[in-house]
Amino acid sequence: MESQVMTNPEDISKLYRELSLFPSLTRADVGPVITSQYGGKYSNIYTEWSQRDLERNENVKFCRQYIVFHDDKSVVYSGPSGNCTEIKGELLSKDSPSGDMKAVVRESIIKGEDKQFLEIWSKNIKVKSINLTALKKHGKVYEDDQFGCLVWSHSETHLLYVAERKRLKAESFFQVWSSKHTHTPNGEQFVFYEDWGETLVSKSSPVLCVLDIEGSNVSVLEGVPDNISPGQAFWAPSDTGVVFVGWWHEPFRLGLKYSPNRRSSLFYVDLTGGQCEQLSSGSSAVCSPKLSPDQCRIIYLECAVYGPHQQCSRLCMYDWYTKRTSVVVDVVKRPREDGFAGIYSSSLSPLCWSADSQRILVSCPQGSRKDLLLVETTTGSVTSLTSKSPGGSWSLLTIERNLMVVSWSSPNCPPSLRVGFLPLGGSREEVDWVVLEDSQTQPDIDWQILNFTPPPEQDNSQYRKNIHSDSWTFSLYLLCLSLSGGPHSVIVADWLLSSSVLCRMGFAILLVNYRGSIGYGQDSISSLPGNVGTQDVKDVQFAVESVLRGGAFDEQKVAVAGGSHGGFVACHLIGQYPEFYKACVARNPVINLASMIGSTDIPDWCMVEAGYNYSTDCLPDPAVWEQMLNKSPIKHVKQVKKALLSLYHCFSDDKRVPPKQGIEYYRALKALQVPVRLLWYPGNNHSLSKVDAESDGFMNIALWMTQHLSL
Ligand SMILES: CSCC[C@H](NC=O)C(=O)N[C@@H](CO)C(=O)O
Repeated sequence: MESQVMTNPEDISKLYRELSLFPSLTRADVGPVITSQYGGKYSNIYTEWSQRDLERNENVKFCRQYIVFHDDKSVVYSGPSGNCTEIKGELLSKDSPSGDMKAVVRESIIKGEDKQFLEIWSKNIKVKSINLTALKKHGKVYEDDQFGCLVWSHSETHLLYVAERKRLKAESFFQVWSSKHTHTPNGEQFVFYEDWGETLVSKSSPVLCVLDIEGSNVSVLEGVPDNISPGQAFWAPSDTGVVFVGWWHEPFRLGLKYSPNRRSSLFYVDLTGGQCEQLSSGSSAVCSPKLSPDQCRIIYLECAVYGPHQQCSRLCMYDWYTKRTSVVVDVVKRPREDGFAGIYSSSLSPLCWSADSQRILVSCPQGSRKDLLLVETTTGSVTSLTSKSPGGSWSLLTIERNLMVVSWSSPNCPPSLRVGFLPLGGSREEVDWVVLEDSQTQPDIDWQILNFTPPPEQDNSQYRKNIHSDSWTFSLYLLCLSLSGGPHSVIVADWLLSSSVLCRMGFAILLVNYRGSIGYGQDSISSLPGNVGTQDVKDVQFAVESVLRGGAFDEQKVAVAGGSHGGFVACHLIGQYPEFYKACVARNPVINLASMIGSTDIPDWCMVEAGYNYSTDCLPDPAVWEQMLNKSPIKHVKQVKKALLSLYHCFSDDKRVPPKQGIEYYRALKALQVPVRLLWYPGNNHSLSKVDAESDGFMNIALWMTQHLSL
């Protein structure tokens, strides 16, 4: 077979540049309803997008507004109102509930120093600009999705946000102070502060902060227990206090990213007395509480503490007035006959309630697609609003007065912006989606979802039925295998830059969700811990061999790529099937569970995936370490030399999979004289997602594949 794959670096970079232009949607807000002088009703829709800018080497954020005329049930007319505007320096922003004001937390460099301001805008005037840094009431404002928030009180007189607790300037043992100076005791200069791990490295002790807008006064809320770190806060009904999620941080903090399984609870702190009340059990992990429009109920997600890092969640509801909690949707072990496979999400969209405060919208993976699910809170019934729509992935950006704003994309179509009204309760009507911002289907990319059932000898007796690995493939010429990470995460059928460029280059790609991936029921997730390095590896090999049996691909030109746990599986594959793969790419791969447990921000992951329970007081045990080593790719590294295999690694300033993991494998391969190339992307975290790291990584991957598959 003659290769039809693009191999020239200039052509590849041109293609990458072309496809990297498509922006992704990050946020949407629906403004108040306005009645025009002719009686028509309309709302403005504010959207934020993110786009790679290869010249400036950054992800730029921009906004665009749209106008939607409607009759509260359907969209009558819609269109953009004005062009895009780049957003600079805004860490957080939020319109007031009436839409009359806007609050912005802005970062600005003044005389070489970072300063943070809280601005209040009204009409076309910036009415307040409060220098938070100069006030010194707290440290930096939290802008992350984990803890961060910026919330207007219902009365629109106060703002709530989360910031790092104030730390007094620490000095050396040898600093001499005047008696008036306030400072920490000398010698505190190098004291270690724990953080919350990957992507949250400067976050240690969050505090809840309130700005009284009229008096420009910032206060740090008292009453939060000392052993709790608060975040995801909002105003309680009638502004009597604040509701928040509190994470226990004793005896030490563990990484939170992709790990919603940390002990946490809902709390309420009263503003007048400073009394703090625990609203949920305290023996589970909770996140993403959202107050209903009638301010009577709080919906939130709950899962077990420890165990698999991402699991099927329970959707729970707390009634503010009866103080009773109910489980609206429970954990789903196996996908139901109607296709519902459970809720897999660690965050509900900022607004997710229907106008009647009876229904909730959740977008989450259901197998290999991301669907929009409608949950009736009184009955717990779940229906998919999108399962009958064309394949692809649906993400809810917001819903306000039943007007849903969503992003839709598929493997051959970049994200588009759509709006539609939620049908009234009890109605079986389909949603009539209106496209506000379209995107072009890309030529030469074809895709499909394939389902595989593992052969009987690879079945897992404890979780026997209905477990299968799904995958989707671009039907082209040469096979490049790409693996999901986690292991409890999933690849859904949405737009992915690297896959689309590889496809347009002429590769076929098989993206495999092995058993253990989320979106297929809790049993599938539970089947993997204790079996990593075998079940996941065999699932992938079974999927690829099944595809090769179709005869469309050259068996001598198969490469494998994966990141994190996907890198773990990729390195296992080249050790366990040394003749099969001709090239391998591993991004921040887990290489040795036993050597990683002491240095990752989520040591519990190593224990759980090796098949053990975790507790914070478990200490090293040689038998456990032996098992961890036995399940790791490093165990099979000697076989790698038998294959004409080339390897490529990337690594970085990563708290999750420390770079030393990659080095361990690199040294072993060097010793075995296996061709290996190691790339180092300083300043990046686990995802290697900075624009230069991502684009340089992609080019290296593409060229490595073409070179080592002899194309
Ligand atoms: C101790 S590292 C565990 C692997 C990691 N799991 C959770 O963070 C992983 O595979 N991450 C995936 C996303 O889930 C990735 O692509 O980085």
